Amino acid sequence: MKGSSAELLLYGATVISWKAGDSRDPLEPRERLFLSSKAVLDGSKPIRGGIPVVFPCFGAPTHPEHNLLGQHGFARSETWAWGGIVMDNDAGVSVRLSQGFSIALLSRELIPVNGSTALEPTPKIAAVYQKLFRLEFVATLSEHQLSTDLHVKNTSSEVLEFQALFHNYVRASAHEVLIRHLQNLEYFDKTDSSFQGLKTETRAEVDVRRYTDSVYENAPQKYEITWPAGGLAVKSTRLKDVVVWNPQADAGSKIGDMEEGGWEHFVCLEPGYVRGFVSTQPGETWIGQQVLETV
Ligand SMILES: O=P(O)(O)OC[C@H]1O[C@H](O)[C@H](O)[C@@H](O)[C@@H]1O
Repeated sequence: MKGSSAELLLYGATVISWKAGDSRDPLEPRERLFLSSKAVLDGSKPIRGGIPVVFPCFGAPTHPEHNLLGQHGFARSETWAWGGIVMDNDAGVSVRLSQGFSIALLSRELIPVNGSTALEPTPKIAAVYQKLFRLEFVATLSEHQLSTDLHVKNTSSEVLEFQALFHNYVRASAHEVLIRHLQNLEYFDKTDSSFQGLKTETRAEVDVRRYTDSVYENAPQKYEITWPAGGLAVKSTRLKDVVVWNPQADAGSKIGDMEEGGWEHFVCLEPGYVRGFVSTQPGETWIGQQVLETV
């Protein structure tokens, strides 16, 4: 894999590092994700950086079944179970995590990405969320790509409704970054509390030089992030929406685990299904995928 690597925590199934080369410098793997130097890695709170997994609600809960949940749900703050290596060959290496049981003491377990992980209701989850489900998270690393897949199986006898999102923190120069393929989309502007409707994106290239928190609906699931020193392509499957977030100093300085000036070093372009809910029938498995690729 010419030196590409990734690190995945069982806590939250959170990828915290992805190093890969690109077309300018194929033999020089570089870190592609931002991780705050103040991120708390002892399992007491979600990780500030990398790729936290958002499930079953995005932001504050809006579904009656999610009323007792915190912002972005519980998947990012539970310990997942190691599920083994799915694939390991010249093309890439793939691992699975699942959530199966509750562990009170969480440590910074670093796992070389060559295996997989899952999550099922635990007493702690059941106290705030009565639905039955099984989650699996599969990370796949190849030379220039990192894919993350969330499998949601409805293990109950009733309909299961949820939201899901990959909250990536792409390492990039926030003052220079431009995002393509959002033009003409409708979006909900979370920074503008005076306007509750949808706005229409007029820009061919979206920047994040100002505090940005935009939820684009029914997006093309293929985006490009570019800045003078690099670029990344982001693709998704079954994640029809995409969130662009950079808090800048306005909101970033109020985030306890954000390093000073950290907002200058990332942009979040988060594929998700977050406007409305995915609806699954008993026994059905839904799979949402994000693919990040260096260019
Ligand atoms: O601070 P967190 O709970 O990790 O959320 C961080 C951010 O996540 C998403 O990008 C939301 O759109 C933002 O509104 C939120 O501030």
